[in-house]
Amino acid sequence: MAEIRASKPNILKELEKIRVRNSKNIGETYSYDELRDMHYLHAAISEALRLYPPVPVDTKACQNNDIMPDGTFVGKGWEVTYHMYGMARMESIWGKNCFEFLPERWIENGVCKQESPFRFPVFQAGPRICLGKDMAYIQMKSIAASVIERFEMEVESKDKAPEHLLALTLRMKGGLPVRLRKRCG
Ligand code: HEM
Repeated sequence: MAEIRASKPNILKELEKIRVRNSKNIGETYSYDELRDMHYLHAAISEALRLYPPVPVDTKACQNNDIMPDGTFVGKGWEVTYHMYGMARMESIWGKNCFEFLPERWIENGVCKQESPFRFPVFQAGPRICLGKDMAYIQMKSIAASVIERFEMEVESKDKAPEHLLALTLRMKGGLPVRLRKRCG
């Protein structure tokens, strides 16, 4: 399983900065602009999606004979499958630390950088890219921010990697039991 670095404190620090700057209380809903300012949280979510893409493989059918950018021929009617889960673990794409959970790889000058969808095809790439990508990020950030600020989470069996359950989407067998403790203050 990917090594999880101490990213939670960084997310908390960022949330606190935005909350204090805007005189908000813990538990208040964050606005769209506030969510957009959460660069570290955006990076942490992107890193989780990189390593555990909800759509881990996808198949396309070729309408006409074609040549891939690397010169590979694909014939009319052939199917080509691309593997987002595998691509996340390729040194040639993400470097030697490709197996590590490292939100910092997304951050440049304090800002979460836009990655090419062809390197990070978790939402697909090209003209048929996911139409709900931005909405998905807003929902994920909004939920993560409100839960992380209010509760401390401890994974029940930290020494055991969750088993994958491959369906149309990638899931965890048995879910991820966690213990929640209300944060004080
Ligand atoms: C983390 C969340 C999400 C992930 C990882 C994801 C991923 C994807 C992927 C891989 C595709 C391409 C499927 C294919 O053509 O083979 C896709 C397409 C699409 N997604 Fe998402 N999606 C997410 C959330 C959403 C949400 C929240 C919405 C709507 C509000 C949405 C709407 C769509 C639509 C309409 C398409 C079809 C686009 C087209 O074919 O032109 N997605 N998504």
